[in-house]
Amino acid sequence: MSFDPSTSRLAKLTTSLLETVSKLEEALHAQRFPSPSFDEDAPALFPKEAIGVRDMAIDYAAEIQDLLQGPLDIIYRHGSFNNCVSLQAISRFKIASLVPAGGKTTYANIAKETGLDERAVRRIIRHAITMRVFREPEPGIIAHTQASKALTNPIANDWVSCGTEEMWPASAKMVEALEKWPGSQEPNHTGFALANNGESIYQVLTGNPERAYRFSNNMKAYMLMQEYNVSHVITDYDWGSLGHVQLVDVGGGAGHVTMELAKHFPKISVVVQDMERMVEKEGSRIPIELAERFKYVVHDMFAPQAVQADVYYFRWVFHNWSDKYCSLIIKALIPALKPGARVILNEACMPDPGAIPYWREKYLRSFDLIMGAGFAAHERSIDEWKGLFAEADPRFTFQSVNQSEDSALAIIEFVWAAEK
Ligand SMILES: C[S@@+](CC[C@H](N)C(=O)[O-])C[C@H]1O[C@@H](n2cnc3c(N)ncnc32)[C@H](O)[C@@H]1O
Repeated sequence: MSFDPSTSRLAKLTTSLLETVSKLEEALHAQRFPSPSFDEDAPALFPKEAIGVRDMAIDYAAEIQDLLQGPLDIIYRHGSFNNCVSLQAISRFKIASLVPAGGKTTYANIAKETGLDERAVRRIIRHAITMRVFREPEPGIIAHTQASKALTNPIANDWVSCGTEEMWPASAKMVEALEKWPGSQEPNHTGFALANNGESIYQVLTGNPERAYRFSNNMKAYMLMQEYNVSHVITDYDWGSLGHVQLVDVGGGAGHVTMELAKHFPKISVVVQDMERMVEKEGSRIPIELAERFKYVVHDMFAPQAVQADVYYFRWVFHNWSDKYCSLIIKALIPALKPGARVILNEACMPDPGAIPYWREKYLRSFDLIMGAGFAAHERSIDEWKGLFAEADPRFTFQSVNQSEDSALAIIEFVWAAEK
């Protein structure tokens, strides 16, 4: 049988990949952006103009790789449980910071600094190198790649640490939790609780300031990624059209997102509400130019809302609560709501299977599993968001949903109607 390129998926993908990569390079060149590399100084974010073709190139290349591997190879590669071993060691011992920027070190030096056995250091880093974290330009010499250099930022290192020290053990117990407590909506019925002597993540973080601080850095680290960058919050909603407004950032954590919003929109005043430990830490870090318009207040979002505002903004707050608790958080707003008040969520909207680039869908579905393992919660589709608010109170009217191509989170708006 002779080879017929018109019936070969591999040949079609390769042709599409070639065409797409040349469009990508043109788009990058037009933006004076370098061709992608692993170089430690390579830019981390892509220009928006190149996102669509980049998504296509990623999906074509990934499908080619999957097609060329056998079924168990695919499962082994995507299973990736080993990846957490090397990443855990790298983040726990802050190994990225032991390699000088633009310079080199040795396995022996890293062993000396960390107190680990040199052979252990070598096997850990050589595994990480297969994920493009560090490189070995000559035997025994370690230098940075773009990814290892990123981990010299303590916030990014805490993000890896939170993933490998908190979420990985929780994920390893998720199936056990699903068997033990089928359908439970309780945060202490989770893989996380099974890995933490029965305590929910909320109990653990409340009782352990160091872990709470790391978790808060983990949330900040997402801002370093294109898909979660604060620029989407600024551009994906017409904040300017609101005029002078009071905005409450409920469960705002470090307030890092609405602080950017306040910087861009001088008519927006912000109150960040969170638990005491967060507010104590962040309250003193308000830049002087925002002193009049930005403050942190302790507030339990399950208690009746105390601030009458124009906008209640929730970023990544509901996705880690089950429907039962989300409903309580929504109902707690009602005593403060005036007609026309807006509730604006910044959350993922789960797509129909196959509706978005494959690699983006994989990110979202991974997040959904993390929400299950850590919190007995889940990511929601737009219909589920609408259903959640309608069930909490029919006076919430769905208004709009917006999401830019390179954002993982949508901006979903509900408006409070006095009567219905
Ligand atoms: C997933 S984080 C999101 C933080 C921030 N909005 C962001 O996008 O980075 C959830 C936040 O909810 C806060 N939180 C949890 N329970 C709370 C409660 N009962 N009252 C107020 N805030 C709470 C946590 O401290 C944390 O800052």
